[in-house]
Formats: sequence, structure tokens, C-alpha cells
Amino acid sequence: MSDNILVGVRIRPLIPREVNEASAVHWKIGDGESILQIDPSSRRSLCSPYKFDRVFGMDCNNEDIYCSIAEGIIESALAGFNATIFAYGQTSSGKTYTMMGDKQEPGIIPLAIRNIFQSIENNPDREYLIRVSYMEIYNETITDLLASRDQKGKGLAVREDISGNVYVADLKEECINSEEMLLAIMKKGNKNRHVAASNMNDRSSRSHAIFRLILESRERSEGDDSDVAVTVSHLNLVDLAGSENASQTGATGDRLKEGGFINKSLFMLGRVISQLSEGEQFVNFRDSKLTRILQLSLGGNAKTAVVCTVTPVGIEQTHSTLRFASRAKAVKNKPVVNEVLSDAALLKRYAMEIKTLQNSLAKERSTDKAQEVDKVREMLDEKERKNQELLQKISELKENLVVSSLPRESARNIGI
Ligand SMILES: Nc1ncnc2c1ncn2[C@@H]1O[C@H](COP(=O)(O)OP(=O)(O)OP(=O)(O)O)[C@@H](O)[C@H]1O
Repeated sequence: MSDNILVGVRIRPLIPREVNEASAVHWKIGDGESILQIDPSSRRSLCSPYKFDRVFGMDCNNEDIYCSIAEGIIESALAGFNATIFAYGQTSSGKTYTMMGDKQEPGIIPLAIRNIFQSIENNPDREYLIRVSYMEIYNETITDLLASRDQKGKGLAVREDISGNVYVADLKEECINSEEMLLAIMKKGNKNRHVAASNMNDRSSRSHAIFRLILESRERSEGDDSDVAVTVSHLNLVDLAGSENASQTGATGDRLKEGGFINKSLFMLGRVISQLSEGEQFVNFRDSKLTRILQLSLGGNAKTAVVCTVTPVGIEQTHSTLRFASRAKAVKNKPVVNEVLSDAALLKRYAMEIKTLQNSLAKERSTDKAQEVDKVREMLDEKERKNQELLQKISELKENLVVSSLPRESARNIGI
């Protein structure tokens, strides 16, 4: 099975700054799948249309983008496929608005979180273990957005395990068991992200942010389930920093330096996409942290979607984004469901640990306590304390599992 990267293009409405400057609109949407440059006064076409899987006009909202581009990818991640959605575009084109949104209009990330917990609720026959990490690449340094200030060191290293999987060493992963908990973690990470004002955007992201969920799931069962396969998938939701032109953003000093890093890593991403779209044998994944971390999502074992955001007033930069989007459309991935039978899956290890603890508890309880009372009363107290600890540990492990509140299908069939 081979899947092309799904590509959507979104043109945002004019923002107040552009309205005040009486900026002209240079782009027109064709039929929901194409976009072309027009002359603002005559509205005559100035180029042949760029075609994509979907093109979203100024009146589309985040929910529209989510339903057409993201929902299928999120469902695939829940079914065990690695998946990635990223937003790409020039500064101020609406990437953060699309990925994160705001209170009135939640973006792809909060909508995905809601979708994931609704799907779990609708699927009572499986149990899930969900972990989250949140990192940013700022000036080519990886920072953990979930680490407290005193835990932040010099930056995290990208490593490769013996199977060739790329990972970020020492990145914090938190187990989460509710939508509210995950949203709170997302907000905490957002607060830690590098943001600054520029002439183009009052809150310009100065880093690439990768919000990653690791989803493990397996059939729920009562009996001996040690050989039940666990599916494990990585879902990356990525808000890239925007390409920028110093003469437009007015960047100087630190901002100029950041812009240099941003443009360079986006150039590397563009080159990787180009190489993949042309089927080249050698691909420069290792030339930037961003392409290294996203390696699997670009031409690998993953379902990937990209939302390319453009402004209605940009001309050269919009063409440049659309060329990137056209190349991305030609990239093929090879997604497969990742099933794990070994104890590499945390869910498997949890299940085994729960079972071992339950066995020890049963053993402890079967000891003839009456005899022991005669002998050493303190020993009994000690055993009781140990039992409580085991029970506590079992319930803590179980708390991390996310399951539907509905009865399992099998239980419903026999009327439980
Ligand atoms: N679809 C939209 N509808 C209304 N306003 C939007 C839309 N998209 C973006 N905006 C507004 O445009 C401005 C820039 O958006 P945003 O910060 O998301 O851009 P960005 O691409 O993430 O920029 P940067 O690369 O500088 O971080 C913000 O004020 C945002 O509220």
C-alpha cells in the first residue's frame, strides 16, 4: 500500500493590518481544488491554476479543514498507523490559527484531542494508553516544552535506536487519561513556546513545534491476554515557523538570527520534499533537526497531511508555498499498521505488571494469617501494608488506561 501525502491549501481572510493598508487580494479559488493568481482590478487570471486535494477559501473555518484533511488521519492513528499533520506557509499566513485556533474556533490540535477521546468512548472493546510529548526546535536546538524551567538543559539530542528509529533522547512523555488533562498539557506547552512580535505578525512563532501523541491500544479481555497484539502509533501535529523576509518583518538582532534559522530549516525541508517527490535515492534527512525528527512522516511508514497556508496579499511567497505544496503532493508514503507482540509496548508491560501484582496479591492473601497472628502480630501488619501497596500500585497503573464508559460489545451480547 502506498499513500500520497494529502495536501490542502488554505487562504486566510485579510487581517486588520492588511485592511488598514488597503491591500489588494491577488488570489482566487477555483472549484475547491485549485487556486490561481489574478489581477486585482480586472480579476483576470495571471497563471495556470495550482491543483490540490482541497483548497479552502476565506470563508472556511477550522472545523471545515479538520473534517476534510485531518479527521481521516486521526482515525488512522487510532487504528495503529503512524500519522503526521503539519502546517506550512509564510509568516502570518495562519499556521498557528489552523493548528491551534483560539477559544471561539479551536484548531486541528484541540479538535483532534476531542476526536480521539470520542472515538475511544465509541469503541468499548479496546483499551488505550496515551502518552504525550511536546517539543520545539528553536535556533536548531530541541527544547522540551513540557519540562519545568530548572529541568531545561542545553537542548535535547536526536538519536537512532538499533532498528533505525529516530527519537529525541530525554524528551518528557506524560501519560494522560482524559481530554481535559491533554488540553491542559497542550496549553502548558504553548505557554513555553518562543513567540515574538514582528511587522507581519503580533505573535509570530519563532520555532517549529511538534505535539506528539503515542497511542497504544489492544482488545480488552478478562482472561489470559499476554499474547494479544498491541498497536502502537505516533501522531505528530506540527506547527512550523513561517518563512520570512527580513525586509517585510523588520527583523533585527535576535529576531533576524531566528529568522535565519527558520528559513534555513524550511529550505532543508523543501529540499527533502523535492528529493522525495523526484524519487531520488539519497535524501538529506540528516541536514536539519526538523527533517530528521519528521523523517518517518516524509516518505516513510506514515499517513501524512499538510495544510499549506497562504495570505491573499502575498505574491511571490504564495507562489513559493504553492510550489512546495505541489511537490509535497507527489511524495508517496508506505503506511502500515504497527502491531507489537513483544513487551516493547508500554501497554503490554503495564498489563503484565498488573497481572504479576495481582498474582502476588492473591498469594499474600492465601497465607494462613491466623497462625501468624499467634506468632508475630507485627509480621501480619507488615503483610497488610504490603497488600495495600500492591492494591494501590494496581489501581495507579489502571488509572493510566483510557477506556470507554460504555459496556464492551461482548458483554452487551450476553446481556451484562
Ligand atoms: N482563517 C483565519 N481567519 C481569521 N484570522 C486569521 C485566520 N488565519 C490567520 N488569522 C490571523 O492572522 C494572523 C496571523 O496568523 P498566525 O499567527 O496563525 O500565522 P502564522 O502563519 O502562524 O505566523 P508565524 O509564522 O509568524 O508564526 C493572526 O492575527 C490570526 O488571528
